[in-house]
Amino acid sequence: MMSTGTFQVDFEHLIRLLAENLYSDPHVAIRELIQNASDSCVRRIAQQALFKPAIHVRIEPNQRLLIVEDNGTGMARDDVVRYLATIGASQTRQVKFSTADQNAAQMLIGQFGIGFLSTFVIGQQVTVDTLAEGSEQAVLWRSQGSADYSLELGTRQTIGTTVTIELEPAFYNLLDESTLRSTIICYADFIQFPVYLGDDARPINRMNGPWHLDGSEHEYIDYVQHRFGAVPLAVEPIAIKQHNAECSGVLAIMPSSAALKIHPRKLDVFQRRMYVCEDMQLLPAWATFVCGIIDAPLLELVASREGFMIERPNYRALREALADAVRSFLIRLAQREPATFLQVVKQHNSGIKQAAVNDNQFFAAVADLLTFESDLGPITLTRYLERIPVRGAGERTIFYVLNDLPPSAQQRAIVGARGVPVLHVNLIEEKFLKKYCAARHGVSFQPLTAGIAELLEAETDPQWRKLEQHCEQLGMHVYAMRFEPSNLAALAMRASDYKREQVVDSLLKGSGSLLNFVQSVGRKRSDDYVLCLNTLNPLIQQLRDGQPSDQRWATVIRALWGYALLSSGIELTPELGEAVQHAQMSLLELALTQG
Ligand SMILES: Nc1ncnc2c1ncn2[C@@H]1O[C@H](COP(=O)(O)OP(=O)(O)OP(=O)(O)O)[C@@H](O)[C@H]1O
Repeated sequence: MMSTGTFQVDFEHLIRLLAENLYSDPHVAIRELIQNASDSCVRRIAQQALFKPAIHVRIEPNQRLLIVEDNGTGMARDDVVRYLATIGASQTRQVKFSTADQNAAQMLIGQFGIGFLSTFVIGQQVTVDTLAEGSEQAVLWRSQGSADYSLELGTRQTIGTTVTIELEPAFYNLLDESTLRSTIICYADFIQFPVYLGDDARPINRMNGPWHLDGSEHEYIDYVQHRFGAVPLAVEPIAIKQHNAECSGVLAIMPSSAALKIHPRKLDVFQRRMYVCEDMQLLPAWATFVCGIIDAPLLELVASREGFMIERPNYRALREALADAVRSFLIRLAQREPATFLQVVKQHNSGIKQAAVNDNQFFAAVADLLTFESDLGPITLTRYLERIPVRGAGERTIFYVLNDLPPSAQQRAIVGARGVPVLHVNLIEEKFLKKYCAARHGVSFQPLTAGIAELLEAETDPQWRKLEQHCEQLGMHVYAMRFEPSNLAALAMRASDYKREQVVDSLLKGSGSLLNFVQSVGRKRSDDYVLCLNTLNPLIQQLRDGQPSDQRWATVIRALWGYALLSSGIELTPELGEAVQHAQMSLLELALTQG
C-alpha cells in the first residue's frame, strides 16, 4: 500500500543554518539592508520621478539596535507576507523582469529573495515597520528568526520602510560608528542614493565612481586613494563592452611601500554598484602589482552574493578582457609615460619583470626599456650589449651573478680587466635574461661563476704543457691560461661550475688535456677545482721551467694553489682548508729558511 508524506521542517534551525552558512561575513547583513532600501527607492522612482530618495542608517547603542530606514515604495501587508516573509520570493526580481523601464531594471540589485535572511545572522529580533503608497496604515512585522512571525499595526507615517535589528551580543561591534561607516562605504559607496549615517547632514557614500561621471584622471587617482588608502603611481580607466564581457572601472598600480595596508594586488568587484567581493582571479596571475576597482554587470553571482560563478563563460570572457586591459595599460605606461613607468619599475621591479616573462606582448614592449643592476649601476640590456666585446661571428655573452651568489674577487678582476660589466640579478631576472637571449641571435647569458672560462684563453705554446704535467705529478689539476689582469697570477675554479661543452669549445684549441680534466671531474665530487695559472704573469713565467723535484718550486706552486682557492671565495671543505693552510705554512717556512 502506497502512502505519501510531507517534509517536516525545523524552521528555526533551517533559518539559522541557511543564514549562518550562506554568509561567511556577518557584515553582509548591512549590505543586504542597504540593497533592499536602494531597490525600493528605484521602484518608487519608476513610479514617481520627482521623489527624493534617501537611506538612513542609525544605531541606538543603549538598546543595541541597528536601524536602516528608506523612503522607497514600502510594503503593503500582502507584500510583507508574499515577499519579505517568503524565503526565495523577490518582488525586486519580478519587477526587474517585467518592467518596461530599462533604466530601473538596470538599477535593481536583488534577485534571489533570500538576502533578508542575513539579518538573522546578526540579530536576535528583527522588526520591519513599513508603509506603502495607497495603504492607510503602516504594518509592523516582527520575527525572532523562528517559524512564527507577528504582524500588527505599524507606526510609520511616511511611505517607506524601517528595519530595526536587535543585535546579538557577538555583533555589538556594529554599534561602533567607525566600523559601521567603513562597512557601508566598503559595500555601498556607489549606491546612487544618499546614505546618511546617524545625524550626519552629508551622505557617507560617494554615490558615483569617476567612471559613472566620465571623470578626469585626477578624479580616478582621488577615488583610488579614497578606496585603497594611498595615492596610486598610475591609473587607467577601463570600459570593456564585449559580447559577454562588460565592466567599467579603473586599474591602478599602488606604491609598494611595506607600510601600505593593502596588498599591491587587489581587485574590488562591484555589481550594479554594490560591492560583491575581492576577486584576484579576474586579474592575470602575472600582473602581481596591479589593482583595480570594477563594476561587472554580466558576472553571475552565487546566492550569498559573496562571489561569482567562476566556471561560467562570462567569467572567463571578463578575465581575458581584463588581461588585455592590463597589458595595454602597462604598454601605454612604458611607451607614453616613461617617467611614471620608471617609478613603477623602481617600486615593482620583480613584478614588472615577472609580468614580462609571462606575457610575450608586454615582454616585447619593455624588454629594452627595463634596467638591471650592474657593476656600472642600472643599465638596460641594449646598453649592456653595446659595452661588451663581440666574439667570433658576432656573439656576445651577458654575464650575471645571482644575488645570493656574489662573484669572487678573482672573477671580478677578470671581467673588470675585460671591461665587461656584470649584471646582478634575482631568479626572475635570470628568467627574463633567458627569454631575452632566446629572442636575440648570437646573444647568450652566463652566470659569472660558470661563464668566466669564456674570458680565459688557452695557452698554445707547448712549453706550458710541461708545467701542467709537472703539476700533475704533484697531484694538482693545473692549466696554463692567458688572462687579464696580468697581476692575477692564479685562478681557482670549481670544476662543476663549467658547462662541459662550453669549456671544451672555448679551450679545446689550446689544451687537449683540459678536455680530459673536464671529463674526469664530471665524475668526481663537486669540490674538485681546477687551477689556472696566468701565463701573462711574471711570477708564473718564472715558474714555467721548474721541476717537481725542486722543493722550492713545489712549495710555491702549492702556495699559489692555496692562494687561488682562498681568493676564489669558495667555501672550503675541512680537508681542503687543511691542505691550503699547510701550503701557506710551507711557503712561510721556506721564506724564513731562505732568509
Ligand atoms: N526595504 C524594503 N522596502 C521594500 N521592500 C522590501 C524591503 N526589503 C525587502 N523587501 C521585499 O522583500 C523581498 C525579499 O527581500 P530579500 O532581501 O530577501 O531578497 P531580494 O533583495 O529580493 O533578493 P536577494 O536575495 O538577491 O538580495 C524583496 O524582493 C522586496 O520585495
